Amino acid sequence: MPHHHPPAVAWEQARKNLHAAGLTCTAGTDVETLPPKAAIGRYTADDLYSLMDVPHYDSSAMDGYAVSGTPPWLLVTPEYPDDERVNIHRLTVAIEPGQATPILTGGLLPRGAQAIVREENTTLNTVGGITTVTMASGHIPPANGADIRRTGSELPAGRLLVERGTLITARLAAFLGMNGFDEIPVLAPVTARCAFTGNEVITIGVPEAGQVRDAFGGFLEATLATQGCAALPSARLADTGHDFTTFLNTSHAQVLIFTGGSSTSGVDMVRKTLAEAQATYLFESVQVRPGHPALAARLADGRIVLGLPGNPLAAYTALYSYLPPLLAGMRGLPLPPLDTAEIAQDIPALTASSQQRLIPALVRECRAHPLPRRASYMLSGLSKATHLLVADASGHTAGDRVPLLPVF
Ligand SMILES: Nc1nc2c(c(=O)[nH]1)N[C@H]1C(S)=C(S)[C@@H](COP(=O)(O)OP(=O)(O)OC[C@H]3O[C@@H](n4cnc5c(N)ncnc54)[C@H](O)[C@@H]3O)O[C@H]1N2
Ligand code: MOO
Repeated sequence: MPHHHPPAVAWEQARKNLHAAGLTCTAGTDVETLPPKAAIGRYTADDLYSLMDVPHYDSSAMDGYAVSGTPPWLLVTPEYPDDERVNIHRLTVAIEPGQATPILTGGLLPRGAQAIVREENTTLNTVGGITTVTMASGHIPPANGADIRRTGSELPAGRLLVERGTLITARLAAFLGMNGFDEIPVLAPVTARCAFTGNEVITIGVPEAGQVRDAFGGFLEATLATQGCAALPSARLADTGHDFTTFLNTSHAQVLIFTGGSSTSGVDMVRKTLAEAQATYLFESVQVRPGHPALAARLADGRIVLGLPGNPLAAYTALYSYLPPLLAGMRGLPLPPLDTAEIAQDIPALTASSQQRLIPALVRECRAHPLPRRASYMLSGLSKATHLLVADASGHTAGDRVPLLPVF
């Protein structure tokens, strides 16, 4: 079996190479316009500014009475319609010193109102058809402005709400919707197609000895969707050059991702096929554990190929390492910076290696706890991880600060 030792780049360099390659692709900057609910999961294509003051009118923060002057207050009420479905939030009557009028939370502040008094802090007295409102015993009258939500107190009109390139979560979409947005400019999803190799891989049932249940088909697509990609269903490939060539030739997605075939036995097939496709390597292997056999290449027509190792942990650590820089580049965004955290325990030095390590970790109370069961064929640790911590080959002592790579 021929042995290859493809040139290895540093992990951070591999990320930079993919980011730079992404910047040369323009497809990731295509813009669509979607209503807020449909925009969830997409990335904003523009900076978005508030269309109005937030809140956009003076209102009550509590159910009770809008009051003017000091108690007792004479109760004045608007003409309420005989229909419970009517919006009475905007039904007001102007008040003068010595008067109170009922108000609901969010109700338009009546002209002349100086404060809101909460319903539960009041007592009503009705004598001869005239109702007065006083403070209940033990409560003092409200200060001027009490429980009034002032126009613009959250944000003024024209304020930057969201920067271009922000992932639109349901809560962000709700915020934009509240601000009056009916249409949001979003980046078109980056199209992707995945394929997994491995004649020993089965996709249903409990695997027998010498078989392994697939860790990628369907799961990679779901993972890609969290990053604003539209992924076609995974293709299953036999470990043959023919299938790999077919995958490259029939996939029109902007990003092609395959798993397996990256070790010394499979790499010849991959290398030969990529050469036939006139691909240019962005990196051929990486100085990192796990995942050193990961590769990335650009095809002549601009599609990007990402080769993930077959070992499951190695494949996912490679995906988390290289997909975000590529997508950021394709969207014209900077390389995403990494957070850091103190590690909760010592990490011994690697013997005879200059490679960085990506270690599944649980970040709790601002400390990164390395998880056990993290060999490259294992998913136990990763399945519980919130991050990968990036450890130096020289090791660390507890309390050292290390970069954190998000998992998704
Ligand atoms: N002589 C050498 N052997 C290996 C080397 C090496 O440098 N020299 N590197 C090791 C490392 S590191 C990795 S990672 C793997 C990479 O192997 P491949 O990318 O070629 O993938 P396979 O050989 O097909 O599979 C490796 C491993 O992963 C399992 N696998 C594959 N596909 C799936 C799948 N869809 N779902 C679950 N598990 C899968 C497969 O059964 C193997 O156990 O090579 C090492 N060997
Ligand atoms: O990529 Mo391999 O162990 O480094 O799993």
